[in-house]
Amino acid sequence: MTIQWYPGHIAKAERQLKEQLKLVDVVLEVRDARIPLTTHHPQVQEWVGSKERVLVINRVDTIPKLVENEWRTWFEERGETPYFTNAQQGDGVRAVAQAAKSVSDRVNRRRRDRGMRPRPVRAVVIGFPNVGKSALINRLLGRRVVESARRPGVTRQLRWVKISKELELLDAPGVIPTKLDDPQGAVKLAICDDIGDAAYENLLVAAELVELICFMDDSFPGMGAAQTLKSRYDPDPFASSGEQYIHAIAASRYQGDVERAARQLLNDFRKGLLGAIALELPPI
Ligand SMILES: Nc1nc2c(ncn2[C@@H]2O[C@H](COP(=O)(O)OP(=O)(O)OP(=O)(O)O)[C@@H](O)[C@H]2O)c(=O)[nH]1
Repeated sequence: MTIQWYPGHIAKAERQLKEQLKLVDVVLEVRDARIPLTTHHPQVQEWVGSKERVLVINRVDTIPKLVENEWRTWFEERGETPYFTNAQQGDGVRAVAQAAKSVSDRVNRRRRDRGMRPRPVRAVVIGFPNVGKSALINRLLGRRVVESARRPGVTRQLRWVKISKELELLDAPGVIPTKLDDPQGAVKLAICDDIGDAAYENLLVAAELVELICFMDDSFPGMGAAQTLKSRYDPDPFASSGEQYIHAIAASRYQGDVERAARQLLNDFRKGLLGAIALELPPI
C-alpha cells in the first residue's frame, strides 16, 4: 500500500497548528467516530500541554449506536469524557459548548485567585483533515456571530468570533498533520477521506475497505455491513480478497473499469450509503 505525503506541507501544518495553540486556553479536539484511534495524533497531548482539552467524536451518525456506547465506556474508563456529535446536523454540539464554558468558569476562578479580571475563554478547534472541524465551528457559531478581531503578532490572519459572553473561538481550525509512521492507520484515513495532502491508489484503498468491513463484521456481529455490500453490489465480499471483490464489481457493473468500481465503493461508503459502519472498535 503506497500513500505518498508531501513533507513540506506537514511541517507547515505543524507550525501553523502550534501558532494557533499558543493563543488559546482550551482545545476542542475533533476525531472521526469511525476511526477515533487513528484520528488521534500521539503528539496532541504534548502540543496541548497544560491547556484544557475537550474531546469531540464527530460523525457519530456514521457508526452503530452500540459501537458509540462501547467507545463512551472505553473513554470514560480512561478518565476522558467524549462528546459525540453530528456536526452536520448539530446533534451534541450544545454539550460541547457547555463543556467549553465550564473550562471558562475554571480559568476565570484561577484568574480571580491571582487578582486578575475575568475574560472570555479562548478556544480553537483542531483535528485531522476533513473530520468536520469547520462544520463544528459553524454549528457552535449558529447565528450568534458577533465580532471578530485580529490579534497582533500573528502572521496569518486569525480572527476571533464570540460564541457567548464566556467563549471566543478562533475562526480557523487547526489542522493536525497526519502521522507518517503507521501504514494501517494511513489506509483508514484514506478510506474515510481524512488524509489531507496525500496521493493514494483507490483500488488498494477500496480493497482494504472491503477487507476491513468483513473483519469488523466478524468481530462485531450485528453490524451487517458485509451483507449490505452483498445486496448492493451482488458479489459476496467474504468469498474473495478485497481486490478480487473490486474486480468482480467492475466486471459485473462497469465493463471492467476497476478504478471506477473502487471510486464508487469508496464514495458510497463516505456518503453513508453502506449504512452505519465503524472501522475501529475499542481495544480490549
Ligand atoms: N455524516 C456526517 N458528515 C459530517 C459531519 N460533520 C461534518 N460532515 C461532513 O464532512 C465533510 C467535511 O467537513 P468539514 O467541516 O469541512 O471538515 P474539516 O475538518 O473542516 O475539513 P478540512 O477543512 O479539510 O480540514 C463535509 O461534507 C461535512 O458536511 C457529521 O457529523 N456527520
